[in-house]
Amino acid sequence: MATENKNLSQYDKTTIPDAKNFRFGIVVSEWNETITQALFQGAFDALIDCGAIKENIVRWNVPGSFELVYGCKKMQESFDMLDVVIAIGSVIQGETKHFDFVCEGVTQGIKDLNLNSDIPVIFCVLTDNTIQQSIDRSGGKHGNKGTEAAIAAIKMAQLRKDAKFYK
Ligand SMILES: Nc1c(NC[C@H](O)[C@H](O)[C@H](O)CO)[nH]c(=O)[nH]c1=O
Ligand SMILES: CC(=O)[C@@H](O)COP(=O)(O)O
Repeated sequence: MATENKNLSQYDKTTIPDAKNFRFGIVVSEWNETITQALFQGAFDALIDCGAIKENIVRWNVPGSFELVYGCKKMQESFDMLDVVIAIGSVIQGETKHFDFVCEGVTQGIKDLNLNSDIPVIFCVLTDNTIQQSIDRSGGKHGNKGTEAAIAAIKMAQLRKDAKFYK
């Protein structure tokens, strides 16, 4: 289902674990800062709405989406008690192929972080053709991908907790 057929901000709290005991790291790219700040706010508000305690949410900024990989890796390494990390970025197509390489690099990098660490990293990186598409997905007509990422983060933190129970 394409984003245009769903609202990224809609969630049913009855299907989401209580977030009060989870600790969240959020790494935010400064490129397209208006978009990434809106994504962060959507994520933060959803975490709080689902029971997270604001003191259990730590935020770091990085220059651009390509640096999200290193920032998330250091976030994983720096905090023993984190349950999940959210990577927030906005990549918008320019004149050249740089878009392709940034998107591929951050996608593969975050995938690798999930494979190589016990702390999951949620992919909240918009990869848009136009600024309007980014606006539409960071609180506009399609909702907020940050909200969607927060819900995914809570569910993955719960899955990680449940998995430890079976070890
Ligand atoms: N064009 C965008 C970038 N480019 C910058 C890279 O992410 C990186 O910071 C630079 O290549 C130095 O390593 N980043 C975005 O997040 N969004 C863009 O649209
Ligand atoms: C995603 C990018 O790096 C891109 O926005 C940079 O723009 P350009 O391809 O025109 O250099």
